[in-house]
Amino acid sequence: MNSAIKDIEIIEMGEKLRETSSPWSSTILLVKLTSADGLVGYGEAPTTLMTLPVLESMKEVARVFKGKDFFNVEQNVFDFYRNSFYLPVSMEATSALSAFEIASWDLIGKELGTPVYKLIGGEVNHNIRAYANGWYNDCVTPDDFVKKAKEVVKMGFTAMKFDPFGDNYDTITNEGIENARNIVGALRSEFGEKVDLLIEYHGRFSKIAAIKAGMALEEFKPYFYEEPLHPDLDHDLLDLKQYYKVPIALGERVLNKKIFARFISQKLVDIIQPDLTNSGGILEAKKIAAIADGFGIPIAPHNAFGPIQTAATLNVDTTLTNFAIQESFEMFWPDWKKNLMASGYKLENGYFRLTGDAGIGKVNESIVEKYQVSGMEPFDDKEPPWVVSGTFKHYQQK
Ligand SMILES: O=C(O)[C@H](O)[C@@H](O)[C@@H](O)[C@H](O)CO
Ligand SMILES: [Mg+2]
Repeated sequence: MNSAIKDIEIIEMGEKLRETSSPWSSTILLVKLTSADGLVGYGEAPTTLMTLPVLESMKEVARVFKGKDFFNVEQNVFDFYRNSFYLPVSMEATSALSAFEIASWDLIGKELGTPVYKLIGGEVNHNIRAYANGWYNDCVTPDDFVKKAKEVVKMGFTAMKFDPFGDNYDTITNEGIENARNIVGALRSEFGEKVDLLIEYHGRFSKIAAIKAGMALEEFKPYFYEEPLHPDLDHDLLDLKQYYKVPIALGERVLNKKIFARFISQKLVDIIQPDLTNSGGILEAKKIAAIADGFGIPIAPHNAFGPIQTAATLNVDTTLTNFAIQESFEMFWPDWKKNLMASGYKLENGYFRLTGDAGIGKVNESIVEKYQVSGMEPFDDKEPPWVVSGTFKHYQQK
C-alpha cells in the first residue's frame, strides 16, 4: 500500500447561466485527492461569496499536502497551521484546509474499506434528526411562511429554521418586531408544540435590537436564537444572556477549536454550530464536540453547502453523545447538488441515515464533470448573499 497523496485537483462547481436558489452556495468547491495507489477522496470547501479567494487558498494547502501520507491527518493539518500566518482568523484558509482534511478521511475510509464514523468512535446516533433550512424563498408575510412551512412538515421534518426579520438590519423598528412576532406566532399556532422553530438572526443586529427582538419572540418558545449579534460584537453576548430565556446558538463563523474553547469557556454560547468545512474538518469537529461536552453543551452542526459537507458532517454526528440536531438544505437543492453524491447518506421523513459506504460515500463523477464552472458567484446588491432568496424585504413589499 502506498498512501501518499499523488494528485490534487481543485474543482469549482455550479450551474451555468441559471440561478436556481439564492446566491448563497450557488457554487461549491471540491478537492479531489488521488493516492499513489489510485484511490480517490473528495472534500468540500464553502465559497460564501468568496469563491476565488477560497480557491486560491486551496492551492496554498495543496503545496503542503502534496506527497504527504493521507493517514497522517494531524501532522498534515498542523503543517499547514504552522505555515499559514492568518489561519486562525481567515475563513479562506480554514475552508481550504477543511476540504483537504475531509478528503484525507475519505481516502482513509476507502483504503480500510469502512465508513469514516467507524474510525472516529463508532455509532451513537443511527437516525439523525434534521431541521429544514432554505425552504422559505420569497416568504415575507406570515401567510407566506405558513404556506411553505406546511410543505416542510409534510416532508416529515419536525424542526425548521428561518429568519423572520425581513429587511431590518443592525437596528429594528417596532413594525419589524411586530412582523417577526406575527410570523413566529402564526407558525406556532399552526403546528402547536410538535414542531421546533429555530430562529435565524444571521448575525444582523447590534445589541439593543438583538435584545428587543429576542425578548419579543420568547413567548413562542423558539428552540434557539442563532447568531443574534453581529459576529464582531460577540463580547456583548453576555449582556444578551441577562435578557434571554432562549438558548443562543452560533458557530458557523467560528473557525477552529481554540476559538470555540473561548466561546464555550466564557459561557457566551449555549448550543454550538461548527461548520466542518470551515473549522478544520472531521477530526477538529470531534475535538470541538469534546470541548463542548466538557461544558455540557450540545452540538448542532452548520451545514449549508453541498452533499460532501453533509456526508462528512453526518459521519461525525453519528459518533457524538452531545449531538442535538442537524441542519439540512437537501430538499431545496437544485438537481445537480441532489445528484452529486451517488450514495453515502439518505434523508427520509426528517431524519438522516448513513448508508454504510466506505469513506464518506460515492461521488457521482459524471455530475462533477458536467457542472464545472469558473469565476465568481453571482452578486445582487439589492439582497445580501446571506439571506434566503426573496426575503430581504419590508413586510408590506411583495
Ligand atoms: O445557518 C445557516 O445556514 C446560515 O446562516 C446560512 O448559511 C444560510 O441560512 C443562508 O442564509 C441561506 O440562504
Ligand atoms: Mg446561520
